[in-house]
Amino acid sequence: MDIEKVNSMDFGEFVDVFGNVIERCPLIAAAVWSQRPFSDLEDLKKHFFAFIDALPQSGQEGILRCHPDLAGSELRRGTLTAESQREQSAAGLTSLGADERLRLAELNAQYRARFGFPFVLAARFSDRAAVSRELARRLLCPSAQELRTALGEVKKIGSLRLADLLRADPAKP
Ligand SMILES: NC(=O)N[C@H]1NC(=O)NC1=O
Repeated sequence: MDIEKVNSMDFGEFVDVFGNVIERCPLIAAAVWSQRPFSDLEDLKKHFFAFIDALPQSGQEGILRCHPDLAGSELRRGTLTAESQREQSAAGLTSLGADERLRLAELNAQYRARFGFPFVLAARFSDRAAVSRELARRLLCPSAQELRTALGEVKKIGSLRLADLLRADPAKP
């Protein structure tokens, strides 16, 4: 899909296509639509990220809370979004042994108890060993730093999703 196609989308189509660039936050795509026309992928990305940066801390934490745990209950129940399912699968999180799954569940719970939001990491840049390692490392970081790190991961996830969409063939449903 090229940028002309993006710029020609009406509101409903734009939110349908870009509504999950930021996991389960279609409101962000709805707001970004008002900023069209976009000059290119970078410009589109800039608008998504500017919206996140302009939110108060409560809104930024809200975005993090919209993310499912890595290798968590949603993966087991099969209720992940298609994007998240692909990303978690790419990192090998869909084929963990029981021990590894339990260890990640414990670390995820500790992280959530400490920071009040789930651990977020761009799974496509990672693998199962690195996910546990990063989780254990970031558990020890100061809260303000961790919020910044987690939002950086949200942006990495969004960048990859946007790049996928713009690369995608517009003829495909
Ligand atoms: N918790 C978390 O990081 N979830 C996300 N990461 C990712 O790459 N896809 C997700 O859904």
